[in-house]
Amino acid sequence: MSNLKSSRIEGLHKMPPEARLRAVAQQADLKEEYVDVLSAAASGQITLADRLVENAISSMAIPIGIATNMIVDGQEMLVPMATEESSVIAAVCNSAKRCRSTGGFKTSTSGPIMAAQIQLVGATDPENVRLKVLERFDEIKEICDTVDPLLLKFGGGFRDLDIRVIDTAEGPMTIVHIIVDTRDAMGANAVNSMAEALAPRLEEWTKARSILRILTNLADRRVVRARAVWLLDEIGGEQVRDDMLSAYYFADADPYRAATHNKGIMNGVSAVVLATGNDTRAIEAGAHAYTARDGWYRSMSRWEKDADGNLVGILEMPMAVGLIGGATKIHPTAQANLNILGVKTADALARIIVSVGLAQNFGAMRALATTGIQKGHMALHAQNVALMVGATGPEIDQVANELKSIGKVRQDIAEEILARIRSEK
Ligand SMILES: CC(C)(COP(=O)([O-])OP(=O)([O-])OC[C@H]1O[C@@H](n2cnc3c(N)ncnc32)[C@H](O)[C@@H]1OP(=O)([O-])[O-])[C@@H](O)C(=O)NCCC(=O)NCCSC(=O)C[C@@](C)(O)CC(=O)[O-]
Ligand SMILES: NC(=O)C1=CN([C@@H]2O[C@H](COP(=O)(O)OP(=O)(O)OC[C@H]3O[C@@H](n4cnc5c(N)ncnc54)[C@H](OP(=O)(O)O)[C@@H]3O)[C@@H](O)[C@H]2O)C=CC1
Repeated sequence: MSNLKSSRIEGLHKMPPEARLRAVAQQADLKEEYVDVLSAAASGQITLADRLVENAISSMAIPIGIATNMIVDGQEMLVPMATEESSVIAAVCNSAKRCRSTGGFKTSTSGPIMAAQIQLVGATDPENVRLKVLERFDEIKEICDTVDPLLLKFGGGFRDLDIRVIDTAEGPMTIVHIIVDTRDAMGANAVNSMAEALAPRLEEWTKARSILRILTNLADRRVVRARAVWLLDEIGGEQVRDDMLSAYYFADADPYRAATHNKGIMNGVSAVVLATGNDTRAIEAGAHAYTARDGWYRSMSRWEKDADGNLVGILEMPMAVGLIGGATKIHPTAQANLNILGVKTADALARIIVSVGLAQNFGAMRALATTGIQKGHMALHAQNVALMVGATGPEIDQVANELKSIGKVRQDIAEEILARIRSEK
């Protein structure tokens, strides 16, 4: 248990970040070396951190690596990925290289369409409420479009209504979905503002009471599909292909396996989402909810073999990312990464992200169906283990190489190797 006496630090949010760090250090009885670590990590980033989040005391650097070999819709791409996990980026490089001969990744999208929900309760006639709202379509469109004239100028705005009566433990509720084209924005703020502006009018028209007014992260009208074909030679032959297909059928049938299979896909997806300053939680929530839309949790991807026996991979998922709002525009690292990608629209970014997710899935499945994940993953993880046991400078490579050569990437063995290296000096 920590020695913290109280978690109440009065006025913490009003202090400048340096004073905040001091106050936290004092309250948490933090050693000076950790204060120095947090202080150094904040270097050059603290003003931005203080603008982005509340009670900021420091920043945390996540490595950015580049996925090479990607071709998306005929376009060569270098993709920045922000992740702390070794072998994730190598896997994408490897998988993308293996489908270059068939043209890489081909994509399609359903457009940048988001929805906000308005919950209407307390009516004895929820179906009647539904119809009353639908009759006001034109007025609703006007109210929503008035909220965000800039969005309208860029070709976005209100598009449609979808109204559902759902059964709940509290009885039926009428749920109004306003469907909005949010163009190059993720769109949370636009649709939330529209929902809040509309709710009082809905109450007036229906006599029901509105409670929640918020976007849904199950962005099932903003899906992106990516597909790619891997030739038998690039996979390692028929047996590997069939074992990869078997791995897919396993994931599609078993939620225990699907959770890990899909985590692998999200390794790639979340890394590009984070690198571009987008909201990883929004994408993750949407991806998992979409996967379970038929009532059970299954594989996010689909795999099959084509008439020539090649392996075909397909990934379809909601991809509500933007280039305008959130941290995308104000985080200089996100801006630099977007410049490496060279994308000009949120749509183009979304297509790349889903392609990376598919590449990631291929890499993990191929490794799992052949040598097992540990060989590639642990070889790259060996450096982390060397660092973990305190290796510095040239010791890091020495320890990592020895761990790889004996094929056991373990902390206890790394400690022994490091002790031996130091005793030999
Ligand atoms: C690790 C590899 C790529 C080795 O794979 P390999 O075939 O031994 O690699 P290689 O040395 O023959 O090199 C082939 C290509 O891979 C790339 N490559 C190779 N090494 C690097 C590197 N260091 N840095 C950057 N790129 C690298 C690179 O493109 C290279 O071509 P080149 O450019 O040299 O002409 C392979 O074993 C692999 O893809 N493994 C899967 C790794 C993985 O999925 N990691 C995620 C972490 S585990 C997890 O969280 C998810 C999981 C697995 O549980 C999901 C699931 O269960 O489904
Ligand atoms: N459940 C969730 O996922 C939630 C997420 N969030 C957060 O919301 C943030 C994203 O919000 P978002 O609404 O995208 O960002 P912003 O509101 O910051 O930016 C979007 C706005 O930018 C303006 N704009 C300028 N150029 C364009 C263009 N080409 N295309 C579209 N809009 C343009 C629009 O009008 P105007 O300037 O007039 O507004 C638009 O509404 C993320 O940080 C996310 O974490 C917030 C709440 C809930």
